[in-house]
Amino acid sequence: MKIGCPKEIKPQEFRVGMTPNAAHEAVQHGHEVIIETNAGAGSGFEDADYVAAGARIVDTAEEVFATADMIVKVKEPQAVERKMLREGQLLFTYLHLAPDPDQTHDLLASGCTAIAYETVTDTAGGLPLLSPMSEVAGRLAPQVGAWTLQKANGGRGVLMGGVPGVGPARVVVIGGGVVGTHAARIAAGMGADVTVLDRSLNRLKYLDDVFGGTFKNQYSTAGSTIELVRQADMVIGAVLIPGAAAPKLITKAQLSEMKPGAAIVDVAIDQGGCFETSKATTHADPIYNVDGIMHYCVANMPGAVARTSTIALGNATMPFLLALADKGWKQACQDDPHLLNGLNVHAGQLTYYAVGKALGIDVVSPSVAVKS
Ligand SMILES: NC(=O)C1=CN([C@@H]2O[C@H](COP(=O)(O)OP(=O)(O)OC[C@H]3O[C@@H](n4cnc5c(N)ncnc54)[C@H](O)[C@@H]3O)[C@@H](O)[C@H]2O)C=CC1
Ligand SMILES: CC(=O)C(=O)O
Ligand SMILES: [Mg+2]
Repeated sequence: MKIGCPKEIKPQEFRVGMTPNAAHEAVQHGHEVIIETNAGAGSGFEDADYVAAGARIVDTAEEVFATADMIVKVKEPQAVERKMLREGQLLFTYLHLAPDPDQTHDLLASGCTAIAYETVTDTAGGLPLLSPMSEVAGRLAPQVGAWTLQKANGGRGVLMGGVPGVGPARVVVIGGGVVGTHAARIAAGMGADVTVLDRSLNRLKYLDDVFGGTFKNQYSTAGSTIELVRQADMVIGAVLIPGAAAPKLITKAQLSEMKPGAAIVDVAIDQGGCFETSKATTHADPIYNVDGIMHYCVANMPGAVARTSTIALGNATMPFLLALADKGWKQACQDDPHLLNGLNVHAGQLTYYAVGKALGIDVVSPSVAVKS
């Protein structure tokens, strides 16, 4: 199979879909790997590293898209990339379709087959291609939130750990999954007073067993959430209903109940965000103010630490990428129901129910699409 990897073009996105190690493995499996020049530069991988791995470097994204049977990326295809997708071509990347009707309609119109990293599952009930980036974004969240809290950035001017005689920042994390747990660990490590909210009692039991002495946890209801948010210096949004648009848990009216200059870090922004006032921002201009509350809503946070993120993502995607290339997507998905759960679009049809529900589009069962 011809596997193509273009340079990412989303603003300030420095990750790349394939590492030289992944390229090497694919070449060893008998595949041809085509990389756009400088695609890996932002993650510290030079063209020469890919050439040494057996890949071919081409000058433009157009050449990658025109040549490859499978496109491997990091971020959802941007409008100009969507125009280059064609019928029968396989796209393997993050998509986040539920909050993005334009992208969804373009992918359906292209006739391509699109497998979304964020909805591939595993036997433990996890999301193995989302979790490495959730680990990164979770660990980054208190770091960017602490910066947002600084007075010069519009924040309350509260130090995470406080100092002797002055108490620490109060941090509330909504959603205690991968992002939430990593965020809470780092915020607690910085000395903050941290509480995690979740709706899953099993998850709360796990958090209590493992991190009981490090941070607190509480069952998430509308009442418990606003009560904690009122007291918070920083609120981190980390909920997920897989594939679906994020539930809005704090309304615009409720911002007035928060402390002036408090910071919101809405990591769930890539699924639309869990605060009514959240809108996606970029690393170039990451924060904005609504009613005195500072919002940080970067949808590709891991791009800020591209080297760590590219390697972590590549470790997770490689076995799936090799299965898709070795067997073709239909056989690979028939052999692995967890990979089939990644199928979002095939030949003009939507194949993921939560996306169909969010966007009001009819859905064809992935198990039917894979046999069509
Ligand atoms: N902005 C960025 O750069 C990145 C964003 N993300 C996003 O972060 C979000 C969280 O991802 P993960 O932690 O991997 O998901 P996860 O599935 O591990 O955790 C989500 C948690 O939210 C909980 N939850 C659901 N509804 C809730 C509610 N109403 N109240 C409280 N808890 C609730 C679930 O029980 C679960 O424990 C996703 O939207 C993901 O796409 C992930 C990586 C990077
Ligand atoms: C998960 C995701 O969308 C990201 O890492 O950018
Ligand atoms: Mg994202």
